[in-house]
Amino acid sequence: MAKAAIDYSLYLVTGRELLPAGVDYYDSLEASLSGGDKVTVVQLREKHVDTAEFLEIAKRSLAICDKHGVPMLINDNLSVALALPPRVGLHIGQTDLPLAEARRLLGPERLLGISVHNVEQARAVLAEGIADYAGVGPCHGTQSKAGIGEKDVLGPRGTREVVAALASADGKQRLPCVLIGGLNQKTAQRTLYGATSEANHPDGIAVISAIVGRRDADVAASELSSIVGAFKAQLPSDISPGKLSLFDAGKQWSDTSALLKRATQIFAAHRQSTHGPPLIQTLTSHVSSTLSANVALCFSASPIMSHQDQEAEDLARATGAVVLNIGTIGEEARRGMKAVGAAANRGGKPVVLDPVGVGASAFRRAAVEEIMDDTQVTLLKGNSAELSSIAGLSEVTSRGVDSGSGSLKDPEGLVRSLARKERCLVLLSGKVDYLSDGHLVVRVENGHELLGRITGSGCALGVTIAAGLAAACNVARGDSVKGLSTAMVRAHPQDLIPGALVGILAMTIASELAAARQDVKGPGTFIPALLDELASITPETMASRAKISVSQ
Ligand SMILES: Cc1ncc(COP(=O)(O)OP(=O)(O)O)c(N)n1
Ligand SMILES: Cc1ncsc1CCOP(=O)(O)O
Repeated sequence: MAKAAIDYSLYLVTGRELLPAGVDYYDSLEASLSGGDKVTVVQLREKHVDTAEFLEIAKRSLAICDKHGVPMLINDNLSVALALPPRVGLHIGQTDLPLAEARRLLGPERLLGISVHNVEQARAVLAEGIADYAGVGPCHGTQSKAGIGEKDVLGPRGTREVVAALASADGKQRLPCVLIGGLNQKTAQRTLYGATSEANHPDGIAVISAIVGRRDADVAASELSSIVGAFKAQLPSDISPGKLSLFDAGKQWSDTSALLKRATQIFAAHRQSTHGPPLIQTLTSHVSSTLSANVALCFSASPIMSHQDQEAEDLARATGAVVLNIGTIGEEARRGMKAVGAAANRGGKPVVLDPVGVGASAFRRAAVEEIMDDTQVTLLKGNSAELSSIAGLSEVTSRGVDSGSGSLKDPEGLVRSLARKERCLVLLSGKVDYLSDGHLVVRVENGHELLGRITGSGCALGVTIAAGLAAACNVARGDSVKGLSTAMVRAHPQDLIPGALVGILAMTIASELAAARQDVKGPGTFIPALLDELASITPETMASRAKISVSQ
C-alpha cells in the first residue's frame, strides 16, 4: 500500500527547554496545531530525558497530534518510536543508526527522515531510496542545537546545492525535504527562495525556536505557514529540469523590439518619478563614491553611501535597491555588506554585486564568496577577469580591474551558465555588454571608450543598473505585486531584464552623447558632460539609440 502523502510545509521540532517561562509544553503544542493553516508535521526532540519519560511525553503528544490529524515522528530514539503505533515515524541524523538498518527495524510503513548537511550526503540518501524525506541544514546559525559553528552553516547558496542534490539530473527521482536551522519569520522567505533552483525546491521549513520560543505559538505558526504557502503557490506544478526557471517569464524577450519597448516604459515611469526617486544604498570604493553619488542624482535616484551594519535594517525599509561594490573593501564594509544584503533580501529589494578585482587576492575572493553565500544577489556584474574568477575559469587571468569581454572565447556561454548557477542576472561588461538570465543573452553594443579612461565609471554603472531594477520594482508596486518573484525581488519577474537594461543603456548612451559634444576634449571634460547627458537622456533617445540584440 502506498504511503499517504505528507504535507511538509511547516514542520515543528519540539524543544521544551526553549519554552517561555510559565508556558506549558502541551498547551504550546496544542496551540501550534490549532486553527487552519498551522503546523503540518511534528517531531519530538528530547535530548535530556530517559527513554521512559520520553515515551510518556510522546504518548501525550501523540494524542494531541492525532486530534489534529498531524503526523508525528520521534527524534533519534528508535525504541520510543517502536513502542508507539506504526503511524509514528523516526527522524535520524548522519551519525545515528545507518539508514538501511533504521528502515529494517522500523519496517516499510513508518515515516523515516534523515538529516543531510552536504551534497555528498544528499546524493547518497537519494540513491539509497530508503528515506521518506530529508532535513537540510543548518541553513543559518542557531542556538537551538548545541555545537553548531559558523563553518557548519550552509547559507542560501550551500542550502540550494544540497536541495538540488536531492533530485536526480533527469528529474525522475526526488526526495522531499525541509530546511532547518535559524528559520523564522524573518529568514524563512529568503531561505526558501534561495534554496530553490531549476533542479529542485524545498517542501517546507522545520523550526524549533520560531514557534516553541513564542507565547503565541498559534500566531507564530500561522505567520510561518503563510510564508511557506505563498512560496509554494508560486512553484510550477511540474518540477522537472528546465521547467523551474529563475526568470521564466524573461523568455518572452526573444523579441528585441518588445524588450526595448518595455525598458523604455520602465524608464519613462522612472523619470516621471511617480513613487519618488528610489534610494540607492551604495557600498562602494572610496575612489568612485562621489561619481557614483552624482550619477545616482543625475539618473533620478537618491544616493545613500552608508557602510554601517548597525543601520542596515532601518535603511532597508527606505531603499529601492542596493549596490555592493568591493572596490576598496575593508572589514567594516565587509560586515556592512553582509547586513545590507540580508536586509535587502528580506525586503525584496534588488541587490547588485560588483566584485571589483575579485581575482586579485584571497581576501577579495573570500569577501565575494561570503556575500554570495549569505545574500541572494539580483544582478552580478563584472568584467571578463572578475566573472571568470567567480566561475572558476582559468581562461582569463586577472589584469587588475580593467579586462574587457573581448578576451573570452564564449562570453555568452559564461554569462548564461553563471546566471543559472547563481540564480541571478549576470552582466559581463566590456566593449560589448552581455546580460543574461540563464536562458537568453542580451548583447548591448552602446558605449564610448572614454568611459574606460575615467575612474569609477564601471562602479557608477552598478548604480544606474540598481536604479533601473528599483524602477522595475516601482512599476510592480503600481500594479500591486505583493509576493516575491523567484529572484527574491518584489517585481514582475519578466521586468528584471528590461529594468537592468534601462541602467545599462542610460549609462552607455549618455557616454556616446557626451563624447560627441564640442566641449568634450578628453577624459577631464568628459566627466561633467557624462553627468549632464545622464540627467537629460529621455526614454525616446534611449529607444532610438539602443543597439541591442537577443539570442536564446
Ligand atoms: C527535520 C529535521 N532535520 C534535521 C534535524 C537534525 O537532526 P540530527 O542531525 O540528528 O540532530 P539532532 O536533532 O539529533 O540534534 C532534525 N532533528 N530534524
Ligand atoms: C535540530 C537542528 N538541526 C539542525 S539546526 C537545528 C535546530 C533548529 O532550531 P531553530 O529552528 O530554533 O533554529
